[in-house]
Amino acid sequence: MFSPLIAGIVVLLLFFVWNRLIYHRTKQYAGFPQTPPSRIWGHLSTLIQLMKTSKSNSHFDEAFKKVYDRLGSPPAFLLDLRPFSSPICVVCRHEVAEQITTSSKLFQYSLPKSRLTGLVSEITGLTSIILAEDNNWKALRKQLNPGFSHSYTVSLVPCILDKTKLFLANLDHYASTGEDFSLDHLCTNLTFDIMGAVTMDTDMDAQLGEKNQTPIVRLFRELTSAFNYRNGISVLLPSYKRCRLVRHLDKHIKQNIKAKFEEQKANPQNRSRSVLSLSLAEQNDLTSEILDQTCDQLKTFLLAGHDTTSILLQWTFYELSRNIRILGLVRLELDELFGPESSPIAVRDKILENTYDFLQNMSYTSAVIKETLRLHPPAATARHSPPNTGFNVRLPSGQTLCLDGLVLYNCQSIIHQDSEVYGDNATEFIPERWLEASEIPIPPSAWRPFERGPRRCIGQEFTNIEALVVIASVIRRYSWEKVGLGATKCDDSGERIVKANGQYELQSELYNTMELTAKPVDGMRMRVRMAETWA
Ligand code: HEM
Repeated sequence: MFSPLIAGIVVLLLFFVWNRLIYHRTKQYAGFPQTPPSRIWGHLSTLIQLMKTSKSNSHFDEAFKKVYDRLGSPPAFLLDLRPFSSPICVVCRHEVAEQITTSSKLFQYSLPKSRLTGLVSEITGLTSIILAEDNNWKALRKQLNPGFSHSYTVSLVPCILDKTKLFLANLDHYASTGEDFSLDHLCTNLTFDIMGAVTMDTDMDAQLGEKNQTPIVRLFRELTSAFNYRNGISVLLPSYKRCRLVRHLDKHIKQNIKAKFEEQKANPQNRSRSVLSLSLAEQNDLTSEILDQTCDQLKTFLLAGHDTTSILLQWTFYELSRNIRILGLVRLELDELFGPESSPIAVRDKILENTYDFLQNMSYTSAVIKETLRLHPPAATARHSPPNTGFNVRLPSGQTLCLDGLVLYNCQSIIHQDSEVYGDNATEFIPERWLEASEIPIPPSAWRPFERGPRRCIGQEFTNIEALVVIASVIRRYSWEKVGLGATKCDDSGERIVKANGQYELQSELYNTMELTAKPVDGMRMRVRMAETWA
């Protein structure tokens, strides 16, 4: 007796679900540029197909670029990946990206972070500044800003130089053996040591070999590699292994916090402006809440500050290894600033003699860093426009798009290579485009590796100074040669082939893979020799 009724209800339900599906797939975001969606899978199958035609284990930006090309370079496009993620709007023009990250009437501190950013929370904890919103975020940023002021950042140069000594010692070792090595490994350990000193006033001993490193270094390394996309979809799922690693990490970091708290209580006048010191500055008691929050901030800064800068250094050394003309100009600039004497001690003394002048005068090297970050941005932002808020952006054509309910991904690797901004040579490595005499003015919002607006990276200036100091100390001392992926091609006589643009011809293209950041897929395998000109 009930079966016709139940059958009727089931049919009605199916009809309802089908109608919703049709609405979601074909009508809700019909105004967005997109590839034709499947009614069942949305754009998931298209994306999977494109990823299959991409290099194995490559960063998902590569598949996004293919959709962008297929759609004829739109300012933004839709990827409907429901039910696996909220639908994503991939932003491809700087004018649109800028509207997402600036303050607006609806969102005082720019659009909120997307839940995808929440993946990081497994490591950083939920009270991290990266995830905080509104007044919570504002209070944290205000508390920590003094640690990133210009004068304080410059005062950290001796510390950066100090950590660079071990980096040089490790490179000297490889230069003497001729072995190839992972530059990722060396750079990551260097930047970890620097971040340990800057955020926690602690020596992490990251460059002393695995046996001597503090457990914090090892735990971070294991954690970040657990997020590699070669682990497949499991990256998106909660993981017992990652929880266990985070518990251990918290234990070690909290020990440091407790020790620092006691030290500051005993000697309040000896406070530094490290993230740890600033976080404890106003505290009379170390409650478990303060301990947890401080631990979250420290994990955030260690994470945000070491991998990104390491990637920047790796790509810079790589670009210089394959651009002989540009390497020559960097060396010339350094010769002019420091004289031909390029021993580490001489460079160090010169930098310390007049740090301000040195930083200001490295304009060509600064352009190299800028160009490296343009072509190889290590990190990005994902924001979210909550449903029914009426958040609209204006496209360059004048048309408006309502972004409600979407995850917004500012795709830097597309934005940074827009030929309308960067010209026909947008994909080439040309630092000169950043120099004053450059002909084509580049709008500031078209370069956004640190993102822009109130939530832009707090460590931008620190990164720049860190990279300048390391490059100045290191680049003239060695000749660099990429090994394996991205190695240069030689002619029959064994000479490297130079192309018309001054770059060495390559055997294959080096590309990025995806962990929490975009990093060179092969760990940037390199070989170095002592440079002939080294005095
Ligand atoms: C090449 C180096 C770096 C790159 C490319 C980079 C990039 C970024 C990006 C894209 C964001 C997200 C901004 C947004 O969501 O709008 C960010 C945020 C952040 N970065 Fe960096 N970063 C770098 C180095 C650093 C360093 C050295 C530190 C610390 C010393 C740091 C600390 C942070 C923090 C704390 C945030 C969150 C800021 C907030 O929400 O107020 N970053 N960074």
